[in-house]
Amino acid sequence: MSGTLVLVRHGQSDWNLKNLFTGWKDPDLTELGVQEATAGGEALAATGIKFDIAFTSELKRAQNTCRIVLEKVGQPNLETIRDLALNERDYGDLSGLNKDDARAKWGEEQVHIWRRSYDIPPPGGESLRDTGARVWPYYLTEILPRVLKGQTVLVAAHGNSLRSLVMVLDRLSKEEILKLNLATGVPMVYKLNADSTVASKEVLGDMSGAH
Ligand SMILES: O=C(O)[C@@H](CO)OP(=O)(O)O
Repeated sequence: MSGTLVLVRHGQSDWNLKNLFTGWKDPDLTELGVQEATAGGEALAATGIKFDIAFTSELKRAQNTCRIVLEKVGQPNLETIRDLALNERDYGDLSGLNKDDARAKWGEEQVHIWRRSYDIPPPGGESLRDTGARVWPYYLTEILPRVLKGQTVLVAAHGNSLRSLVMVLDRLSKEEILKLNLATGVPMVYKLNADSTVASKEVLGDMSGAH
């Protein structure tokens, strides 16, 4: 066995609360989002985990989640690398639109396909596959080598940038990924084997309410 990889989706953002497509827009956490990040950090602290390095995106909802988690595990000054590669999927023309208004305009099924399918992008935006095309190389070159060296690595990012990683780690099919939603602020703790497959996965919280 090698190291440990912890993935956590940012807590609720202002635009999650307002039910708007967000993508690369940069709203901050709501009060509930701060509480969710705090709870995730506390759940990790209870395991006694200590990180060697943290990664986050260029967007403040993920950066602030990362900061809160690191404070809770007692490592507020840990080296943290920010990279666009971990940003949320770009929602293109849907960014800033209300999700219910979009359903009314284009239909429930079309909007679900844009939100959750593997390879059908929203107009002007990225599909999950497009998102993976930047997340996966970044994971392979920057994150995985550290885990394989035995390090414990935190990645605080976004619903869809993390779905693309979970798809590979959990070996999910295109059909299975359609159904996967990650809960905000709930850490997923992966132990990896030396061949980079998953030895174990533990979810520290409740994923059932994920939207
Ligand atoms: O708006 C977004 O950028 C994402 C994540 O909140 O939404 P969705 O759940 O549609 O992927």
